[in-house]
Order: sequence, then structure tokens, then C-alpha cells
Amino acid sequence: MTRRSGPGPRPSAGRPEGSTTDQRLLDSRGDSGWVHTDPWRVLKIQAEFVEGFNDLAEIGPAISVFGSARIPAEHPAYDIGVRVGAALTKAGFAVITGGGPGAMEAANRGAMEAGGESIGLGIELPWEAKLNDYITFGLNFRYFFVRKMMFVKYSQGYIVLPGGLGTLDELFEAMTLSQTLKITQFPIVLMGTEHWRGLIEWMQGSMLEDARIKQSDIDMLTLTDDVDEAVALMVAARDRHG
Ligand SMILES: C/C(=C\CNc1ncnc2c1ncn2[C@@H]1O[C@H](COP(=O)(O)O)[C@@H](O)[C@H]1O)CO
Repeated sequence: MTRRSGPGPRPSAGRPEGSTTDQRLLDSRGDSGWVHTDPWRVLKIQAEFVEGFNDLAEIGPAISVFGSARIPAEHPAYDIGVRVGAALTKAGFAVITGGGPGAMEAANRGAMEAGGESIGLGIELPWEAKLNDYITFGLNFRYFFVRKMMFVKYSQGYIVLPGGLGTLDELFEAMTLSQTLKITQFPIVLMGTEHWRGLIEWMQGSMLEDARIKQSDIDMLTLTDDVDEAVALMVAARDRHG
């Protein structure tokens, strides 16, 4: 794992050419050599947990903001991300993102420009993926699963902007953890009614209709276009539960 504090040179993901650490752990079908090295990987994984716990332990109340890595700064959702980051800062939260481009950069930018703590938890990817320029403290993880746990552990709620597979992964992990009471009192706001309405309707018409989920599972989501409403929900949860 690599670390960056404040603006300045960004750490590279620190990986050899051609593959990532996650790939070497997960994508090793048929090569029995890996079987013998896998146990030793635990030490690397452990080290990543230890460093993450150590580096993030002192951050105050924080909210994670997720969303598409692929939107340009001209996209309307980018502006929403900036406003979300700024409003969370003004409400006293640190802002945590995946540290990448698009919606992540937008939320980090809003937080940093508002003078707040802007945290990026980046991930080693097969292509050059740098932390964005609006981060006051950044970490680059090798393992997706370690990084995903850090988002949940060190934030008090999620604000989720329109996104793709990565965003859905982060959203549904939090929903599953809430459903199974692994996390409690964890508000999840979906920003962008146009983008998210179809998903909610499908959940209602298919998953709920077929009794695969309960209404309370859908009710854990708040759908809005209003940045102030999204942040007010986070503030209310913080005030209720400290
Ligand atoms: C697409 C490009 C770079 C991607 N870089 C990323 N850096 C950090 N985190 C990322 C990146 N891509 C995805 N993520 C995580 O998933 C979510 C966004 O994924 P989506 O599929 O775009 O919805 C995001 O919240 C991150 O945590 C090159 O420009």
C-alpha cells in the first residue's frame, strides 16, 4: 500500500508490469504453484489491513461518496459531486472516495476547496490509476476487498452518485451489510433520481414481488436530487448516534 499526504507527487501503485496483486491472488486457475504461495499472501493482506487501520484511525466523522469514474468535469453529475463534497465539509464531515477520476474527483474537489479533509482510498488497477489532485490524505490499496472494508469501517454513511459496476458493488455491499445487521444506523443516499429510479423500480417489481427482499431493504435507500437533503440525512444520523 502506498500513501500520500497533501498535494504533491502522487504515489504510483507500486506494481510490476503486466498484472496487479488482486489478479495474482484471484486469477490463477490451473497453476498449482500459486497454491503454495497463497498462504504467504496472507501476510501482505494482513499488512494492508494493519496500515489502513493505523492510517485511518484518527479521522473524524466521515462520509464516503461513490460514483462513476468515467464522467468528465463538464458532466452535470460532476457539479453535484463537487457540491456534495463541499456540503459534507461544511457539515463537519471528512469526505472519503475511491480517489479516482470522475465523481470521486468531484467530491474530493468540493471537500478540498471547502477546506475540509479529503481522503482518497485508491486501488491498484491494470492501467495507470493515480489518485486525483484534490486529496489531502491518500492511500493506494492492492486488494479491493481490503479497501472496500475501509470505506465501510471509516464512514458513517454513503452518498452514491450515478455510476457503473464499481459503484453498484460498493452500494450493494453496504446494503447487504445493513440487511444482515453487520452495520447499523448507516444512511445510504442515492443522488440522481433519473439514474436510480429504474433500479429501485426493478427491485420493487422483481426482487420484492418475488419475496427475495423485504420492503425494509428498499427503505434503507433515500433517493434524492437535493444535496442539502442528502447531507441533512447524514447529519441527522450523526446527531442521533454520536
Ligand atoms: C476508469 C478509469 C480509472 C478508474 N479508476 C478508479 N480509481 C479508483 N476507484 C475506482 C476506479 N474505477 C472504479 N473505482 C471504484 O468503483 C467506483 C466507480 O466505478 P464505476 O464502475 O465507474 O461506477 C468508485 O466509487 C471507486 O471506488 C480511467 O479514467
